[in-house]
Amino acid sequence: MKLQLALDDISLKDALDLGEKVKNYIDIFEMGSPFIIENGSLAIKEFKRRFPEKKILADTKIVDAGSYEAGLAFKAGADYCTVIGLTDILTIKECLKAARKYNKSIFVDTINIENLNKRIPELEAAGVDHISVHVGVDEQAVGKTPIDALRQVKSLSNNSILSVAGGIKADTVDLYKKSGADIVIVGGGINHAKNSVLAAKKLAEKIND
Ligand SMILES: O=C(CO)[C@H](O)[C@H](O)COP(=O)(O)O
Repeated sequence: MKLQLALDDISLKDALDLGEKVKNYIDIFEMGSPFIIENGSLAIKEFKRRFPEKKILADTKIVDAGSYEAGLAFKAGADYCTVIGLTDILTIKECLKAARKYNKSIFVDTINIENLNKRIPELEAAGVDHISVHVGVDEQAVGKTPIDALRQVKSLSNNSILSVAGGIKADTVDLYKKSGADIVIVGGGINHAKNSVLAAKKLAEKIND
C-alpha cells in the first residue's frame, strides 16, 4: 500500500518545506483542491521540480471540459488528476482521452455517489481503472468515514487501483489496509498533527508493516 499526502490548507512555501521533511515516507504528493485554487498550476510545477522522483496528483475534481482541464494538469507535470464520478460519463471519457494522450492516469472520485452498485460498473465500462473512494471534509464533520464505501467498491470493482480518503490517521490506517486499499490518502492526519513528520513516519511504518 502507498501513502499519499494531501496538501490542502497550507501555503506553497510551507508545503514545500513539509515535503522535504516527510519525503522519505510519502509516495504521492497531492496538490489538494484548495491548494490548487490558491496556487494554480504553479503548485504542480514546483512540486514536480523539487521532487522529480515522486508522483504528483492534482486534485482537480473536474466536472466538465474533461479533456481540456485534465490536459492542463498533465501539461503542468501531474502524474494523476481527479474527476468527479457523479458527472456526465462523457466528461469522464474526455478525461481518460487526455490521460491516454499524456500517458498519465485519472482517478475518479466517488464523493456523494449514492448508488455505487450502479455507478462503479458504468465507470469501469467506460475505461476507468483508478478509483478514489472519498468522504469529504463536510461529511467527516458529521461523523462519516469512507470504510463502508471502500469495502463496497472493493467488492464491485474489476481490478481498478483503489485509493481511499476521508479523515484517515495513523490509528485508523490499519482498517483501510485490511480492506484492500492500494493507496491511503492522508491530509489533516499529517498536516494538522502536533508533529507532522512523526505522524507521516508512523503512517509509513504501519503501511509497510
Ligand atoms: O480531497 C480532500 C477534501 O475534499 C482531502 O484532500 C482528502 O479528504 C484528504 O484529507 P483528510 O485526510 O484531511 O480528509
